[in-house]
Amino acid sequence: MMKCTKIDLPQQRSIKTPTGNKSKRSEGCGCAGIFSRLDNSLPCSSPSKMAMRFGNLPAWASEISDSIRELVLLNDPGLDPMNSGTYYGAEEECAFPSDLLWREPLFDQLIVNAYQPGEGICAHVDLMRFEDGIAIVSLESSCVMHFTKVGQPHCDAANGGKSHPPTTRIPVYMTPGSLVLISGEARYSWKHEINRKPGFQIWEGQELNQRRRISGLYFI
Ligand SMILES: O=C(O)CCC(=O)C(=O)O
Ligand SMILES: [Fe+2]
Repeated sequence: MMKCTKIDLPQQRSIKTPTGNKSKRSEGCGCAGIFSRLDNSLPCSSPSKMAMRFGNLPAWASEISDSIRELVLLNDPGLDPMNSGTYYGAEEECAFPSDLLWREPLFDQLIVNAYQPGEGICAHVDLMRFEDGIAIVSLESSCVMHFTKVGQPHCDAANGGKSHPPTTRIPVYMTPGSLVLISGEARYSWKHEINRKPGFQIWEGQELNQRRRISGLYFI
């Protein structure tokens, strides 16, 4: 079963992107960098601006990380907020790996992406150096993220969006202020993609109006 859960945040929060010098990505050092995504980690379309923070997150980001845990707890009757580490539901129903949910801090790695209209991100599986359990906070502009199973033929604009055999594409509508949690099969066996080229952002038959979009990706 593919486990991707969308939760609407109780109130919209604003995310301030950390500032920093251009820096190469390194882990566990509490360092930050802002640069254009020309790092070749993605072969095609990607946001023109991104900021990364590895190691201790700044206070504003830790606050959001704590809120993500609270939301997971509130939305999952199988989790007992008073009894950390105990899970009473069916494990596959938990929106987040329940063994990781009690980490302190829950997340310690953050990527903030800024997309201009028309910019998206090509189909990919997030790097294996990150643990299971990824949280995406979406701000400013709605968009549709599509999930396709790893190994399925890719469909793109070049062949009129068609592929043989037909590709199963699962759309997830990300509104400003929503939280999407990706774990388990959805994290490892499905690719995710946001195609914001004209004609591709359709939800309920309507093309979405595109503005700048900001996303905050929290990783363990
Ligand atoms: O912007 C998003 O919502 C997703 C970005 C993403 O998948 C990534 O940076 O790996
Ligand atoms: Fe990703």
